[in-house]
Amino acid sequence: MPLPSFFAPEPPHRHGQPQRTAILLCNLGTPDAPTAAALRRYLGQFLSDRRVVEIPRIAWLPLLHGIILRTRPRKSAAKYASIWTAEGSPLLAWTAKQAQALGQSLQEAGLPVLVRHAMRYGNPSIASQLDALKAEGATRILVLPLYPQYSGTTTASVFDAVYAWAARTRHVPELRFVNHYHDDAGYIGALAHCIEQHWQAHGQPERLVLSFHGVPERTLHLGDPYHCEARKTARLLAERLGLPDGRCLVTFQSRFGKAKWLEPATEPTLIKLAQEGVRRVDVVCPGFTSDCLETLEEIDQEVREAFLHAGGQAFHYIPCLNTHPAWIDALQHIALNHLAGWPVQPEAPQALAETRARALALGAQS
Ligand SMILES: C=CC1=C(C)c2cc3[nH]c(cc4nc(cc5[nH]c(cc1n2)c(C)c5CCC(=O)O)C(CCC(=O)O)=C4C)c(C)c3C=C
Ligand SMILES: [Fe+2]
Ligand SMILES: [Fe+2]
Repeated sequence: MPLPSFFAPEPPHRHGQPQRTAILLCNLGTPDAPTAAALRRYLGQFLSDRRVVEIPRIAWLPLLHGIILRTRPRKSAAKYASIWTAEGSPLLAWTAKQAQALGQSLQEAGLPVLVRHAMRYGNPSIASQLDALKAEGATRILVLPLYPQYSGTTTASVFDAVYAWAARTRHVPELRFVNHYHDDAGYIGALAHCIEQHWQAHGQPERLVLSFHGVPERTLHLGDPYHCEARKTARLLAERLGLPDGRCLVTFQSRFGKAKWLEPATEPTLIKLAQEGVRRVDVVCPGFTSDCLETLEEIDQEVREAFLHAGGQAFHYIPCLNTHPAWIDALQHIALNHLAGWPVQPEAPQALAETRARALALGAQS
């Protein structure tokens, strides 16, 4: 009698086939539709992740299932409906376009690397995209989370999903992981480029606010590097833009629950600025590489309204990196640096030097 297998069956073996390198761009995830039912599924998966909510299960699960999943889905669905597009959720649409643009840019550099995107919660799932990459012959996979700053709540959770997939896979490809790129020159240059392009058209504001997604303050004391990395990104960006102290502020948005989160919080800070007589602010969200609910609804709708209501005169939201060419170049450079030693093509070192030069030149132009 054959022994039962704990592992999924493999397609006919490919021994002797050439090595194939792939990149999996991973983002947080989004509901399948802006409806309460889709939100319940998405939030149920998201908020059950121990990386995201670190409260003991015995206290958290009754609260999650008894209250939060009965009330929040309807409210969040209305917010998602206000930003939904013909292409669906902006987060998913931008992430898919980033993967497409990166794949094309690598092709043009003579590097035939497979590039796909996946979502930590919802679809397309990390497991389904890893299966798809394997089916396409990928033998080496670079996992690249679209979070520039490392956090246990986001980056490590993506890694958990990859490990869980590997734990039930027989023939595991070689895997590599990008932890962070909060201080990468190409990333900082691409952000500076977007901001300066905005200023060329609209002039400079009295204050530039850099709003990052928040996390519970406790995670900082437990050793999560997110807060430090966000502050370093902000320092490098302000230096790169030549902004003097006081012109550029760091805030944290999207507070969830009753615990203390990182401060200062975005909305109260903007209200205070308006009350102090600041007339124009520009807000940019460097921790989000794609526009999404948190930027388009929370910042560009809610926070805008709060600032103007408190007496502010002009509120400019500067969009995320999305598919800006300087960002795709920076992303390619980050990926190629991590692919070193996985020779995709003999000309890889040359392509690496070229993308580095292009990313730095694009950043320096502005
Ligand atoms: C419950 C705690 C949460 C933590 C901790 C958290 C960290 C965190 N999140 C992002 C990026 C995104 N979050 C998004 C939405 C979102 N975030 C939370 C909660 C926590 N996030 C919730 C409940 C939601 C869903 C929306 C809602 O009901 O309010 C998104 C947008 C997704 C979209 O579909 O557009 C992103 C992106 C980071 C970077 C982060 C820690 C650093
Ligand atoms: Fe979040
Ligand atoms: Fe939010």
